[in-house]
Parts: sequence; structure tokens; C-alpha cells
Amino acid sequence: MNFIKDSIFGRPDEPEKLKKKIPGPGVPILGDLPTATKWTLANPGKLPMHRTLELHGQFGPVYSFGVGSATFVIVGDPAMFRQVLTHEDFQEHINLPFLKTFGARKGIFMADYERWKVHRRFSHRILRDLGFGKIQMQDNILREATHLVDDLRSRCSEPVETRAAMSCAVSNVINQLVFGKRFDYSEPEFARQLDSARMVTNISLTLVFFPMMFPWLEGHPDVMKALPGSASFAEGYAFIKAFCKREIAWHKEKLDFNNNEADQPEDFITAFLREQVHQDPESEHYFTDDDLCDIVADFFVAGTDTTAVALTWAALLLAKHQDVQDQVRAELFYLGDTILEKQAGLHYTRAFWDEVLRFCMLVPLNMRHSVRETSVGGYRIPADTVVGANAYAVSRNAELFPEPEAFQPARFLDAEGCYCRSPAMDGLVFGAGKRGCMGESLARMEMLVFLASLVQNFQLELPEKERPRFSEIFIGEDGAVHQPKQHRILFTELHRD
Ligand code: HEM
Repeated sequence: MNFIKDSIFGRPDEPEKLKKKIPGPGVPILGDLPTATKWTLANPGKLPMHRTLELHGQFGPVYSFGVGSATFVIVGDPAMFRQVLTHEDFQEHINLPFLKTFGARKGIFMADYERWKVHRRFSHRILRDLGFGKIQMQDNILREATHLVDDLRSRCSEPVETRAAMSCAVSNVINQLVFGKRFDYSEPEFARQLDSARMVTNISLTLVFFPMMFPWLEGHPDVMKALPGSASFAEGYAFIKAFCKREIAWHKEKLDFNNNEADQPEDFITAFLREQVHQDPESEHYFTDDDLCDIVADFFVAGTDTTAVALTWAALLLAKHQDVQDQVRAELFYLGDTILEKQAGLHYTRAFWDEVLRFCMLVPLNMRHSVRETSVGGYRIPADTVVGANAYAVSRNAELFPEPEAFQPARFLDAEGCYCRSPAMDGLVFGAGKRGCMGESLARMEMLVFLASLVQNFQLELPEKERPRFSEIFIGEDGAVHQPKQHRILFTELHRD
């Protein structure tokens, strides 16, 4: 029994160890600011996630640094990583003052604990009723895949910026689910929507961390709004909220609340509004229109660029590794629309996806905060400490994943070529525990269907011009999601004989 408990939550820490100071970089008073600046200047083009790995090697699996009044603890050992994600002492996401400044308080991601609990439970129920993550969603995704293929086919003569194409397809799946409609890829309104999602996802880490280091900024929204990257984030977020508000108003207008026939609501907003009329507006758990707007905005932001960027990485890796592309295609080429029913037998494709997600690490650092005093790895963690579960360090752990910098889908296959899930992948990509990703099953479905539609219809290649840039493209860019640098891929149509 103790063994099971320890492997899930980690081993209880011995009291005498808890007195140790957590090692880490930095100098007295100025903290990590000079050391981080020196590293950035010495490593142009590299990202903070790369530094976390170096610090992990230098200081060990738990290290800490301070800047301003904030202390950050970063945990990169696999068992401790899972402890941070699943233990109730770390069940809250970090307080992100900049998000609150721009009005994101009532959805799921940033809601206070009590509100989060109600919103998450309720949203889960609605999504389940809408067939979320189940085979019913398949039709929506398959339909969108045909639009994606048509779009790429019309642009076969020249290299295509993959991320933009993937964003259209992925976003329309969320649009169907949440708003009950899809957009034509050429609609200007849709382009604005996608630009806005990108402005939000491309948020600079300065904007994320600076206000945490200098909390007095929270009382000075004007200064916060002047920080670098803030204008673009604010513009993107305001557009998404305004769009969600318009959609809610439109749904309210057309919805017939007296018609109880509609047991099977067609989208999230309709289901939410139907529930709202049965609630007592005086109750503390009453769902307001503002709650709905923020929840819907959370789904839109969390569900668009994450999956689109995963597909962009996958396309890039297929273009780079033609042998891998051949093997994925061999498994998917003749499956047509039956892909999701057959997925259990798609051994190479499942291994491919695990390796893509391990290799590119979309969310390298999963940030939580300690809700009470606790401990990790023998160190005392005071209440209200920001604790980062370093998924990137786990993904580069050579004991778990030999030659971690090599892209090798076969590492997830056994000697017979059967897919073999590694327990080390648990929580690595989608988080885990009560705060784990709400969209994992949908994202996995989309990744599989859209990937199949690409390899069934096109040969993917890196254009000559992009080849020398490969390592630069690969180091990628920061933001809420780790993404490859902008690039283009050549899609050549395949003909079935
Ligand atoms: C490849 C695609 C995706 C990746 C890599 C991803 C990753 C993540 C991660 C790492 C978290 C934080 C988990 C934690 O703290 O343990 C998260 C949270 C979340 N994700 Fe995703 N996600 C993806 C797709 C989606 C989709 C499609 C949706 C919605 C439809 C979605 C909705 C959410 C929401 C609402 C949360 C906040 C959960 C909470 O705070 O309780 N995600 N996601």
C-alpha cells in the first residue's frame, strides 16, 4: 500500500532534510536577474526552457531562484514532477496578474478555487453530453479534415505556412463545439479570430513573469499595460472576448427556452444557457454571462493553438524524416474514415505521436503554486510558492529516454513492433491530476485524424530554402506554447492508383 502511495505522491520527506536550503543560481539582493541576463546574452536564440535544463544539470532535480519578491522552485525529477501535478498541495495554477489585468478571472484556468471547481465540473458534464472526446466528435473532425485537404490542395504549387492552415482546421472544431458553427477559411472575421488566438498564445514570458516578480504592478494596470508584448496580448484577448460576447447574445436571441424538446443541445453555449435559466440568480453558484464568456474564451484559447502547434511540429518532423513519413503513411493510407475505430492497432502512428509530443514539449514548464506549506524532494516549500513542474527536463532524461535529443518514434515500440506506452509520459504533455488538461481526448482525436488526412493526400517536404534553417526553426519560439519558428512546407498531392 505504501509503495503505491509513494510512487504516486512521492516519498514522505524526512524532517531533518527539510531544513536544507534549496540550491540555485543568483546573487544576494539582485537574485537571478544578473545570472539570467548573462545566460541570455551568451546564448542568443536559446529559450528559457533550455536554461531550465542546464540549471537542472548544475543544481539537481530541485532548484530555486528569486527575482524581485518572487521565489520560483523548479522540479525536474520524474517522481517529484508527478507529485507537483497530482498532489492536492499544488492544485492551483499560479496567479498571473497580467491575465487578471486583462479581465480573465472567471473562466476555468484563472478562476479562484471555489469558482474553478464548479465551472470545471459543470463544463465537463456539458462537454460529455456533447460527445466530447467520444466517437460522435469524429464526424465534425472528419468533415473539417476534408476542408483542410481542399485548402492545401488549392495551394499545392507553392510552400505553405503550415501553422496557419492547421489553426483554421483545429479552430473550426472548437467553433463547432462551442459556438455551433464553422467558418470558411477565407472569411476575414475568421482570420481576425485566429490572429487574436495567436497574439494571446505568443505571449512573451516577460509579461508572464515580470508582474509576479514585482507584485505592486498589480495595483498599476497602466504600467502593466505598457510592458513589452502587452498591447498585442490585450488586443488579441479583447477581440476573443468581444467575439464570445456577441455569440452569447446571438444564442440568447435565437434560443427558445420553452422548448424542452432540445434534450441534446447542439453546442456549449446553448447547453450553458439552458442550465442558467434553472438556477437561482441569488445563489453563489449562479452562472453569469461573464462566467460563460470567460469559460468559452478559455476553451477557444486553450483548444486552438495548442493542437494546431502540435500538428505543425508533426508536419515539420514528417517533412524532415521521410522514412518516418513513409511508415506513418503505410499504416494510415488505406484507412479512410475508419481511423478512430482502428486506432488501437495503429502501433507506429501512436509511437510517432508520443515521440512528437515528447520531442517538441509544447508546455515545457507546468506552473502551479503551493496552497499550503509542504515539501518536495526533501525541501520545505512555504505556502504560496510558485512551483514549476519541469516537463522539458523529464523529456530530456536519458535514463527514461536514451539519446533524448534524437527523434526516434521506435523508442515507443517493443521488439514485435507493437506500441508500448512509457509510464514516463504520464502527465508530461497534458498535465495531470485535478487540474490536468480538459481537452486531451479531443486533442488526441484531432491529431490523429488531421495527421491521417495529411499523409493520405500529400507528400510533405521541406523546401530547399528552409533546409539550412532547420536547427533555427527547431529551437523554436517561446510563448504559452513552445512553437517552431515560422517556416513553410511543400505539400505535393498524392494520387491513389
Ligand atoms: C495538444 C493539445 C493540448 C495540450 C498540449 C494541452 C496542454 C495542457 C496543459 C499542460 C494544461 C495544464 C495542466 C496541468 O496543470 O496539469 C492544460 C490545461 C487546460 N487545457 Fe489543455 N492542452 C491541449 C489541448 C486542449 C484542448 C483541445 C482544450 C479544450 C477544448 C484544452 C483545454 C484546457 C483547459 C480548459 C485547461 C485548464 C484546466 C484547469 O485549470 O482545470 N486543452 N492543457
